[in-house]
Amino acid sequence: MSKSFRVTATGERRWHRLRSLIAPSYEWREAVKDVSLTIDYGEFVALLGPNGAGKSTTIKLLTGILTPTSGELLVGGRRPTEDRRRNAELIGVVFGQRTQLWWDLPALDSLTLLRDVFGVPAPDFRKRLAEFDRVLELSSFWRTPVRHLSLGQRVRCDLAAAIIHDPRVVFLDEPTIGMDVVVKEQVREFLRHQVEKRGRTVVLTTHDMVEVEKLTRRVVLVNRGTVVFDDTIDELKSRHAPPQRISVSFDGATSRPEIRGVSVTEWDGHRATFQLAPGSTPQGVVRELTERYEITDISIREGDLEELMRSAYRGQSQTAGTTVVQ
Ligand SMILES: Nc1ncnc2c1ncn2[C@@H]1O[C@H](COP(=O)(O)OP(=O)(O)OP(=O)(O)O)[C@@H](O)[C@H]1O
Repeated sequence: MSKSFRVTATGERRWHRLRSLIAPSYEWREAVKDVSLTIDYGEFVALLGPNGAGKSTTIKLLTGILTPTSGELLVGGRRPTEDRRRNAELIGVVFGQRTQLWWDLPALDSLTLLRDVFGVPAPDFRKRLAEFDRVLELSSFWRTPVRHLSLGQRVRCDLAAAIIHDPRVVFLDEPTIGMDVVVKEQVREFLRHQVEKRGRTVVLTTHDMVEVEKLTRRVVLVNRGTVVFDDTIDELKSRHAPPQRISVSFDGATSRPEIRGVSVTEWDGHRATFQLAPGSTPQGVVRELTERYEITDISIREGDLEELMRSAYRGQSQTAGTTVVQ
């Protein structure tokens, strides 16, 4: 599927910007380009990418908020824009940056209204509320009007509201934004339970790499609207593992050290950082360093996940087709 937005072309020069006020001209911005995915029930998928990559647009397409410019998508076998009522029963959605709760009402009232909208039986509603409260600790603030809640409290209520009708598929666009580490862990535990124990499908966008590593096996990377990677996190690591670095402190001042086949990325006369070539191991370099120099300290640093993602975002695109959540 693809999605383009018509935007006003303002141009670089002041004259162009002034002219666009009187006689606006338009151009098309491709937010999602030929994205093709199949997601099975029971999967936990992380949709990742840098700012403006097209993640939120993809979620909006999957939830039926937007219609594709071309191509097709099916969620549970149906086009989400066609049968809105059944689609709403099938899916739950959280946009961390924007609440879907009634702003002036306590969150509990929103939950009760949603219970009536979806016709959730009273015993089920009570059971779910108790479960949400146990994991997300909502009862201390769910009688407060939503506009007075902190961001983290509000997103927890949004999460409860999104799944109060027990949907099979849950789309979460940055759901843990604004949460402290303790609450984040509670939310992760809750989501893990929904997928592993209850067979729910979760598609999550986040910029939190720890979250990705803790929660999901499958990662889909988008960049400039195109899927550049779709596989497990382990595969991502093996394909895009950033180079290891070795930091060494020398005993006293020494000339710039040189080790065959290894580049020096930092050097201040006493301390050096060496970057290993991709795929090479540090043992040989450490042996050579210790044989040739007087060393007081040595440490080996793996490239972190953020670095890994940067490397992966530079990957290549894949094919077009139909996006399906079945
Ligand atoms: N309604 C819109 N009108 C015009 N352009 C839009 C609209 N919505 C999104 N875009 C553009 O589409 C591109 C993708 O935006 P999108 O919000 O999907 O990115 P994202 O990956 O979710 O980014 P972020 O991580 O910053 O939330 C961006 O260039 C954005 O400016």
